[in-house]
Amino acid sequence: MRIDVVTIFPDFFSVLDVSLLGRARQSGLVDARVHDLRAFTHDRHRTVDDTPYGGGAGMVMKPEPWGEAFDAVLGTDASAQTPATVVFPSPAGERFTQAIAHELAEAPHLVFACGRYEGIDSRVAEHVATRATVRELSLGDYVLNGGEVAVVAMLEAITRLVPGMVGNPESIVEESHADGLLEYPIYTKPATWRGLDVPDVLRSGDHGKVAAWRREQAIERTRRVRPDLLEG
Ligand SMILES: CN1CCCC[C@@H]1Cn1ccc2ccc(-c3n[nH]c(N)c3C#N)cc21
Repeated sequence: MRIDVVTIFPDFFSVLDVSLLGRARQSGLVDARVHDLRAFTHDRHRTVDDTPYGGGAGMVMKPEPWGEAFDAVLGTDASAQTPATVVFPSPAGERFTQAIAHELAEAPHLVFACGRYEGIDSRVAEHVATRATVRELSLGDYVLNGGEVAVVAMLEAITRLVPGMVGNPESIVEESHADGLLEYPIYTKPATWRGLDVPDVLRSGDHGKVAAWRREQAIERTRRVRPDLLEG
């Protein structure tokens, strides 16, 4: 899987060199590249923003640098069988979910466009949609100062689903949201800790009872914390 990230804060993504994603990069499972948007400017001040047409507070990211950045990262896709998927993080986007993470984990080429200021000139996504699949995605219902934090979270959620990324693939099957439910409670030794005991069923050795208890706990936790996940 090839991943390109375009941002005015490339250092934000030094995280790509540690933990799971770092190992994936080193193993060659993921070819992740970070691009500084200012590398696609040509003025002395390396300008990436300007005032909004129609007035209003703040600044808007200029289309020209983004156009050149996409020319660079999508250029080689012209002959690709599957067009790249370009993700624009945005508070106005479709909510990013585990299901979308699975979808994007199948994409051969992902590009993440990290906006800042008030956002990116709207013509950029319109133009990119003529040469790639565009997804405008939101990390959650709160406002961040830019797309970088969202992309780091999305990258972790997506790349951990790439075959070979996680040591024990079984652990992905049972985790929260994998089956539409929240995760059941988990325990390890000691059996009693500060007067609190591990549920007896988990120490019974009866795998059928353990599986039934875990399902029941997952449903109860989901009903209590995220009843919306049980609708429809
Ligand atoms: C604050 N400022 C004026 C109001 C509009 C947003 C803007 C800041 N900003 C610029 C680019 C950009 C991209 C994503 C997000 C974002 N916020 N919340 C999410 N769940 C996000 C995602 N994913 C925020 C961004």
